[in-house]
Amino acid sequence: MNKPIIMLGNGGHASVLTEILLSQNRNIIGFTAPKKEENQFGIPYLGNDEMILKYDSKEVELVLGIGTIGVSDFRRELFELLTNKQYTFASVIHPSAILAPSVKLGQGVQIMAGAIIQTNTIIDDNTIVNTGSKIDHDCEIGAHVHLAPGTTLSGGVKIGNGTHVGTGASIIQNIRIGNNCLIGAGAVVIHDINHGVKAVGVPAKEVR
Ligand SMILES: CC(=O)SCCNC(=O)CCNC(=O)[C@H](O)C(C)(C)COP(=O)(O)OP(=O)(O)OC[C@H]1O[C@@H](n2cnc3c(N)ncnc32)[C@H](O)[C@@H]1OP(=O)(O)O
Repeated sequence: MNKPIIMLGNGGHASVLTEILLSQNRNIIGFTAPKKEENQFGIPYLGNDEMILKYDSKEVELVLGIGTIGVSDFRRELFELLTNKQYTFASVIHPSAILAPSVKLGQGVQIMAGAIIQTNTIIDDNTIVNTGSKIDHDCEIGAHVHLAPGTTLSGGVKIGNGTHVGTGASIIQNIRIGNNCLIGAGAVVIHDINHGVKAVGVPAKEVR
């Protein structure tokens, strides 16, 4: 039996997730935001994130509807704060996404329309696989990662926690990218990238 959902956030990322959940007949009881706003789907405003604590953690599931455009601690901090209080984040998977049966997903993973995830890939908690991204076989994607729309990961790629891979970036086979890296939109990564590095271009090179 699916539990009712509280959506955290009310921006574009939350809207995409809301449409997926509504198409799956999930009950979204409300959304949180710093101040009262209208919601295009008529979902009620509950209050700020602290309002979540008024709900029994066993009775609801959460969906983290706040997107990122680069490296940000915010999604990780909110996820950890609430999972430490025993709340559970629902994974959201668009029906058009294709996942090999052997794929393993952590908690609260979000997989958008048209994504393809191949055999033996592992994706850790709270990671976003955005629209049309392709992850080939045997990849290991850490927690709190954002693969922005249209990214391509070849086989055996490893990506550390908190890393952002920008729109349309491509990564060749067996590359390792560290934690909290920022890979620019359209980059082509052909060498390993150390923790905390920003890299852009074709081929991707470190920039300050
Ligand atoms: C559904 C959604 O919308 S999800 C959101 C998806 N969005 C993304 O993935 C965004 C990814 N972000 C980017 O690619 C950004 O351009 C970044 C993070 C790499 C750089 O941003 P900033 O640090 O603000 O750099 P800024 O824009 O000031 O540019 C600095 C220099 O880098 C260059 N540069 C910036 N981005 C790139 C890029 N992707 N590839 C090549 N060069 C780049 C700029 O041309 C500029 O060069 P210059 O100094 O010679 O003029």
